Parts: sequence; C-alpha cells; structure tokens
Amino acid sequence: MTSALALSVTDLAVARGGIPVLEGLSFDIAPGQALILRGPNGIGKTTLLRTVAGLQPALKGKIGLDREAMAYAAHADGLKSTLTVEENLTFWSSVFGTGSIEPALEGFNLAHLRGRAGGSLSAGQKRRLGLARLLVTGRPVWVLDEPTVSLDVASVALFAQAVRGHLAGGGMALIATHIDLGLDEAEILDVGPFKAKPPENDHFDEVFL
Ligand SMILES: Nc1ncnc2c1ncn2[C@@H]1O[C@H](COP(=O)(O)OP(=O)(O)OP(=O)(O)O)[C@@H](O)[C@H]1O
Repeated sequence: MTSALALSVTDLAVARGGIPVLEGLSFDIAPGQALILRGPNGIGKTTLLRTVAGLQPALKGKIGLDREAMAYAAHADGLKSTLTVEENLTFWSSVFGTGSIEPALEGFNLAHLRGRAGGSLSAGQKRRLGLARLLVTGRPVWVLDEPTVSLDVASVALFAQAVRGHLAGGGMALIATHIDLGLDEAEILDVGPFKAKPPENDHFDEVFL
C-alpha cells in the first residue's frame, strides 16, 4: 500500500462529451471502507469513476488523492491476448513494482489457467484476470466499474473475498454495480440526486421576445 490516507472527494462535478452529468458530489472513503455507487443507466457512474481514477479531468471540485493511488478496472481490462495468464500478471507486477503474483492467481482461481493465452480465455475468465490485476497493483484505492459482469456466482464470491482482503489491509474501494455483491459492510451512495441541472439560459428574457 502506498497510502493510508482517506479518499476525500469534495463538490465534484463531472462531464461526458463536454456535457455535465453529475454535480455537487462529496464523499469520504476511509482506509478499510468500501463505497458502492448506485443509480440508473446513463446517470454518470462510469464518468464519475473515470474522473476519480484520474482518467479524465473534473469539471469542478477536489479529489483528495492523486491518480497514483488508484487502480481502475472496467470493461477493457488491458489484458494482452498473446501473453499467458501468468505473463500478464508478471507484466503488471513489474509495471507496478509489486512482488509475487501467486496470491492473485489463487485469489481469482486462475492457477490452473496460468499457461493459457489471455486471448483464449472465456469472458468470465478474462474478467477474473482483469480483477486479479488489482491485487498486483499494490494500490490503495480500487475504482471498479461493474466488476462482476460475466462472473458466475462462485467468482462473484471470490471477488467479494478479494475486496474484503483489500479492505482488511487498509485499502479502499469505490464500486459501481447493479448487483448485490454481498458486501454488507459497504456504504451506499445513490448518485441520482446529483444529476447535473441543465445550464441556465443567460438570455432567458430573449426567449420571449
Ligand atoms: N462519448 C460520449 N459523448 C457524449 N455523451 C456520452 C458519451 N458516452 C456516454 N455519454 C452519455 O453520458 C452519460 C453518462 O454515462 P455513464 O456511462 O457515465 O453512465 P452510467 O451511470 O455509468 O451508466 P450505466 O449504468 O448504463 O453503465 C449518459 O447519458 C451517456 O449516454
């Protein structure tokens, strides 16, 4: 872990394609805590996660930890299809300067697939590899967009266990999900009320002229 500081987000506004989608968001995630984002399709959860992870600029507001604290996982997992499962994890481990990949292989039931090319994995196995990557980043904040897509029930349980292990080690997690992860200890934030209002018309009177 590179940081034991809390993640404080203050008065954040985020935009997609130049259009504000969420605004006025403030939350804190303390070490050992997970926050689950809820809200209907298209409200802006992915946009919020990408902004918190430092992949796009905020319109407004403050994110209290820098992007080096974040490990982001979404649909495109950055998996190299010609490398084996083991080589993918070893590559990420060397990029992030962390140690053994064995806990990641074990944690996501990938040990028996270690010699298989990434490109030959099933959708759920690819997703498990993408999530196993989180374990080798050594980063304190996991920022996860629909992490359980394609996962079977047993793999969802493995995922929940990995998150719990991360939290127990002082890590933090910010997760957008539509399903129940069984992480009853997590806080929930419904982003619905933070939907950005349409910009005010500066020339309101002119509309009626
Ligand atoms: N490239 C784009 N340009 C403009 N608007 C976009 C673009 N991509 C997405 N949007 C819009 O931005 C809004 C926020 O999208 P976002 O993906 O953040 O929502 P979400 O809450 O993650 O949705 P879901 O639950 O369906 O994953 C949506 O209304 C979406 O249609």
